[in-house]
Amino acid sequence: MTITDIVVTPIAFRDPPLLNSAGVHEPWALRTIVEIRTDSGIFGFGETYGDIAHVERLRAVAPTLIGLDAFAIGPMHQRVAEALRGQTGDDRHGLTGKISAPGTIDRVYSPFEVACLDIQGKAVGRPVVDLLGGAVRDAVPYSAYLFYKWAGHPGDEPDQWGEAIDPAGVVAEARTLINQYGFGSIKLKGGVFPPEQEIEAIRALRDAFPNIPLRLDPNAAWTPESSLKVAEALNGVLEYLEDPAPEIAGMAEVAAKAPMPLATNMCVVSFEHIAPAVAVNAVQVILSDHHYWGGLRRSSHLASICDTFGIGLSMHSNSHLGISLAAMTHLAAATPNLNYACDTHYPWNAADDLVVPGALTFVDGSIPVPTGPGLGIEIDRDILARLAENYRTCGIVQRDDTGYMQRFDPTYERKRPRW
Ligand SMILES: O=C([O-])C(=O)C[C@H](O)[C@@H](O)C(=O)[O-]
Ligand SMILES: [Mg+2]
Repeated sequence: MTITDIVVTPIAFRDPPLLNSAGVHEPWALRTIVEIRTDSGIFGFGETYGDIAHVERLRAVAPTLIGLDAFAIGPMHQRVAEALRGQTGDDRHGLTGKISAPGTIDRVYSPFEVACLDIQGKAVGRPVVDLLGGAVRDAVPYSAYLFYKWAGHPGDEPDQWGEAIDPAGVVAEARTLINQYGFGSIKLKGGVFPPEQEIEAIRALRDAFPNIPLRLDPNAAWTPESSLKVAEALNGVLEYLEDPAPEIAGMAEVAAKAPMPLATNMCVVSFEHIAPAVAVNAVQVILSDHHYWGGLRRSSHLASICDTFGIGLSMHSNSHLGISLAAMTHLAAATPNLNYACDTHYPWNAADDLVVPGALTFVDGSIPVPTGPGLGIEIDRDILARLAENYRTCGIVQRDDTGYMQRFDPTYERKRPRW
């Protein structure tokens, strides 16, 4: 099962004007598809970020993995570390926290690991979930991931989702997503409007959906003082409050008094952040994400650590397509202590997916775990070629939510905290 060839293909697909604390999503989201081929004829796929610096790292590392056995993912992690020699990536869009040298290795390694697990599963005729210890659930629940958004990209016709810039718009968006996908929990991306307005939006969601768990995530847009005001105002309403304030110290200050658990995908994003966060009880829920926690197996290690320290586990998402969704689903299905519905951006980008329809279908807000060998999905190579052509022509090589916002509002500044 020797690796003979690795193809790294950056792609671009359409993305609506979704608002967050750093600005607004550009018309194109970037990802990279990694395909690993072996001498046995079996091939596998992984999906990861598409920003140019990351693509360059993937391209630099890929040749060093040729000749490895597709089952040798431990040595593969070492080879990635050697090839990167202490390089550190950066979080240009500012929504996933500080990236360290070990975190950079995990990010680069992740799609290669997923592709190898896809290959291993195909080789032994078992789904990836079985390689991770077997399914503890047959289907993985996802949450409706709400964003404030503009009606359409400036200059374009309104998109199918319409405008959501107030509580009524947010509730309407939730209804659209829930009617279409059957989601049983809701996350609102906040940090866009003053906290009082976002509290009103959450209250409107609570009135409209009395029994559905709710979360709010302002991506560290608030001071600890503002965070505590919101936390008090939403006492009994939120299942968790995600990244209200910046850094481990800010989160610990809020966590000491907040009535609900605090979750993060910003201040604990790599293994070396866990001990300092545990020492000050900064977070009660960690959002795992195999794209930056070093693939599926290392995300299982994260789950064990969370279990040991009594920390809850949920799952984070960026804009992504079906290879990621399949990997997320296998991982979550094999993770007993992942007790929250996972985040996914998938509905916002599903129209451009390169996975052949069928294997990843939402049923009552959950994805039944694919049962075919490996990731259990098939890639439409014509769509992959079209998305690769989009990347070549779209003019974006680096996500920049702030710069895009400033084209329409030159006074816009990225501030953290803002309120
Ligand atoms: O939970 C989160 O913080 C995210 O999903 C970060 C993402 O980058 C999201 O805010 C986005 O894409 O606007
Ligand atoms: Mg978050």
